[in-house]
Amino acid sequence: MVEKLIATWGQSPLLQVQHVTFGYTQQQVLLYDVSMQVLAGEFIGLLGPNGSGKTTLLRLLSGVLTPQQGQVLLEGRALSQWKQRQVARRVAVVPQELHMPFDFTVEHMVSLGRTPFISSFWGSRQSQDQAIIQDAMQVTGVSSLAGRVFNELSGGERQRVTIAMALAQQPLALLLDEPTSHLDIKYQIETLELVQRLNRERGVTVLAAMHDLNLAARYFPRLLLFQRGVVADASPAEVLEPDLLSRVYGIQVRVGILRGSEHLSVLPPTLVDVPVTLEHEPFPMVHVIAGGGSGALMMRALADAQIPFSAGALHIGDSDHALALRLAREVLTEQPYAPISPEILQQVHDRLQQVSLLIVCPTAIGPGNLGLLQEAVQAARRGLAVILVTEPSQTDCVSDISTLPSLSVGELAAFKARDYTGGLGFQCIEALLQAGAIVTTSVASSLNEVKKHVVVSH
Ligand SMILES: Nc1ncnc2c1ncn2[C@@H]1O[C@H](COP(=O)(O)OP(=O)(O)OP(=O)(O)O)[C@@H](O)[C@H]1O
Repeated sequence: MVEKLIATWGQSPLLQVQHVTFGYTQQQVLLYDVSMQVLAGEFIGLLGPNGSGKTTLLRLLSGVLTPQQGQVLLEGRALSQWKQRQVARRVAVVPQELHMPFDFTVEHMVSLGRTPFISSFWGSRQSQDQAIIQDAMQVTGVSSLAGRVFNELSGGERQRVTIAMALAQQPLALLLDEPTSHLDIKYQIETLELVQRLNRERGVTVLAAMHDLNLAARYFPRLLLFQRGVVADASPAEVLEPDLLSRVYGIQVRVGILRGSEHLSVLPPTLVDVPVTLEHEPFPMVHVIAGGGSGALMMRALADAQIPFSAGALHIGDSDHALALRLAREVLTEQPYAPISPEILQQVHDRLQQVSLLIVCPTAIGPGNLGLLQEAVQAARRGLAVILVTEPSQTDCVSDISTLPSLSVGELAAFKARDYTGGLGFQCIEALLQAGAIVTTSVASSLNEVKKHVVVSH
């Protein structure tokens, strides 16, 4: 890993996704503020549950889709500034499945990969093109199928022809969308070995969406775990972490190295060696309300102190949501931009009845998350202990400090500055204080308060 970092040090990215927001409709945001990058020569596995946006990310990277906000850069230049043909000469996509409306032969199919290089629709192929087509068929092992009809091939054969077609584009990067789905184990391995060879021997950069976590662990030194945003981006050992997988995929798994193997394996739990399941673990006694990065330090401090906690509701795409998926025992999740729905508020309500402490981090309060504070007020009035974490400000232009004599002018100003609800949010803060909430101004003092309420087990 260190060698890899040194090797890629200072290398400019081949592909960059910068703060990209995208939805198939204006009303429904699918990806929110996503950033990631791919260096030339990398071999990356893209993981994520069904519907997590993997294909959408690949389509954005290849320019088939355009971000609503943010940008995708190819070799440092926005995709919007490249001609489609120029992009196709650098980035080739291998789709999940390719259905051809005509009975094209394999050779014809592979030759279609040269289209971006032919100067006009009527342009003829040069002998150089023919050599590239033959080479693409040879390296993917489909030369013997050259005269066969593509639609009549087996799934594995079709997959290799599709890769040959992409290779005929002579791309710098191959974006593969689940290249092993629908294939038996032999073809799965053959396909990944082929793609690995192309990466190692020809320097083709590879980003492949994968469902099989074991194959991903075996082949890819870098894994991107995606759930409508990047949840984790690291080596298999760091990404294939049981708690993280259970939060993202909603499954319990065991991860370890099988005897005689050199890579991690992800297995379902067995009856004999049942890992500690969430049901058996102590229920988190602390709940965190955060958002916009306001909970990052607090959640890390709780995790470091091994205090289990739940968090939310947090929006997909919010950095606190991504962090909570890693650190919290349970995360109540809301769609990007959407106001917290009544169903999710009910879950927050239920959670606050079960915990013994609520931590409210200094998040901005808007109409969308006001309901969370209202739930907090109800819970505080029922007797739940609440810690209000604040960042004191230097401003002291607050006229009504007298209603809350225990707070400093700076603390009051900080609460008011975060209220975008015309005062309703601040009323909740007042109600929380009147119900006995404690105000803390540092993570250390918050943690001390937390330890008074929960038993810390090590
Ligand atoms: N053309 C489209 N129009 C509207 N919604 C779409 C379109 N394509 C995908 N979606 C929706 O966007 C979401 C993400 O889809 P996407 O195909 O990117 O996910 P994925 O991670 O590749 O899923 P899978 O692993 O099942 O292939 C899904 O809810 C899907 O229904």
